[in-house]
Amino acid sequence: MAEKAVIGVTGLAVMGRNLARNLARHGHTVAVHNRTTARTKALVEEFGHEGTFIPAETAEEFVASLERPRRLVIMVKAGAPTDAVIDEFAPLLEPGDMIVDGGNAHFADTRRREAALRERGLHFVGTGISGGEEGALNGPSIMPGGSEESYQALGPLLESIAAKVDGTPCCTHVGPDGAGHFVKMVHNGIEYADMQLIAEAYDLLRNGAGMSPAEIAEVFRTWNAGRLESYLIEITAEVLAHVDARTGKPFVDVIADQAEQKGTGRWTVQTALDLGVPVSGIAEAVFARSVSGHGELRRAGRSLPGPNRSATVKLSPDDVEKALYASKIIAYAQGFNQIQAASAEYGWNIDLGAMATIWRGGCIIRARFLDRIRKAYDADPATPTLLTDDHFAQALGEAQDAWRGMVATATQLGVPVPGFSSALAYYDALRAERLPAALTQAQRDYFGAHTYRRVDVEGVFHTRWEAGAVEVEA
Ligand SMILES: NC(=O)C1=CN([C@@H]2O[C@H](COP(=O)(O)OP(=O)(O)OC[C@H]3O[C@@H](n4cnc5c(N)ncnc54)[C@H](OP(=O)(O)O)[C@@H]3O)[C@@H](O)[C@H]2O)C=CC1
Ligand SMILES: O=C(CO)[C@H](O)[C@H](O)COP(=O)(O)O
Repeated sequence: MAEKAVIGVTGLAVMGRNLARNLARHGHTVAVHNRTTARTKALVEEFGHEGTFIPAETAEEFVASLERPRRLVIMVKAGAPTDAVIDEFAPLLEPGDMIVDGGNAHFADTRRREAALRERGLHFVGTGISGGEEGALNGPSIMPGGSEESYQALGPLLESIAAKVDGTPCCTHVGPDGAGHFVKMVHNGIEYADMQLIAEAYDLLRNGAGMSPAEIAEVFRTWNAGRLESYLIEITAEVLAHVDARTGKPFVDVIADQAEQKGTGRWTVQTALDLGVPVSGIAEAVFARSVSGHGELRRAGRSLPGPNRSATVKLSPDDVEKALYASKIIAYAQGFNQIQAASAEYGWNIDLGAMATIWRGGCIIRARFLDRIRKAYDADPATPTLLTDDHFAQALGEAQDAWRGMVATATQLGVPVPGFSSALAYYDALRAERLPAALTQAQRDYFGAHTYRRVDVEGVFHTRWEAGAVEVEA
């Protein structure tokens, strides 16, 4: 009898191809398939020596080459292409078989697909995979949702190819139905916030302190040896040190300053709005990309007057580091709160400490810092905010003078720091004994009889402003 594959991958662009190679390199026999068969052939021709691949030209051949229960991984474009692939394969599968969607699907689509396929006896496992092309090959962070039962059959395979930190795989069962894709979405939202904060730190050093990209690269290298150690800081140092071969200019200066986005950051913010969770850091990052991309708007605004400022100011990289670290704590705390809220809303029972654990390696936001987050959730799994954890509260307290100074300096210089300043505003809002929301409530009651609660008496009240401001119980 012909050898069967333990798992199959359909969709062999950068992610699927490298995931299939990673599986094969770990000794798993992998069936491979792609809509355009040239990609399948190229994979086997180029990398066939890395392990055992079973190439398939048709969906029927692909399904027939898988051992039962079948494990079929889809790595295609999110949205309609994913539905098209599911529609093509699901009729060929049998009860107990598993479809793993490793693309960046919207979690609501995953919930819909999971429910529909469950009715047909199939497991649909929406799985976040992070790490890009390199991670897919050498060890990504993997965030599978779906049923417990499917994780029993898939977990060991996925854990074998995931990144490992201190011997622990960066893969765990996140929770049922769309939980895996939700967590991946928030991972990407945090990725946006982290990148924006790094960009602001760079901007302050460049346009505030007047440092060159090469000098800033050195600053980032130093930071990467400390508490900010992370993949994003590491690659920033490399990018800033790079010189464009064509022009001899710093590479960062020859790139158009218009940041693009595929949508996961925007989804994170849209979902947070629906859940009522303030993720201001992620929102500012999405809007900052949006502003950068509005060429016409920016051209129109370029003639607006700026502050009277000297060309540069004395600005300490240590203080920028403090502002960056403090703002980063806020962004991550907000993202974890969003996962916490969704877990409660959808009954996912997500272990937040486990999410920090599987993000320590393999993914784009991998960082030393995540170990601290894991410890914070180990100490208090239900904490309403990471900010009050001893380590983070102390770090924020120690950073705050520099952080406030940095936001003030940036404002005076006219350097936009929406990430730093919104993070500080969030911090101050949480600290505040009283918020001006009381006034907002009074206004709402005035113009729309929307009612309010009082600080001293139970109940809901309305003031009849038109009748001599007499208060009545609503
Ligand atoms: N690139 C990255 O760094 C990351 C990507 N992801 C996600 O992983 C998934 C795969 O990403 P990536 O490898 O970059 O590939 P792409 O997102 O560029 O998708 C290309 C693949 O999708 C297939 N495809 C597109 N439309 C259809 C269709 N209608 N029917 C069948 N197959 C179709 C293509 O087949 P064909 O060759 O025939 O055109 C090809 O295999 C995406 O969902 C992406 O968001 C997740 C993490 C990181
Ligand atoms: O999923 C990823 C990492 O985990 C991708 O890198 C991410 O999709 C990039 O997003 P964008 O193109 O919107 O910046």
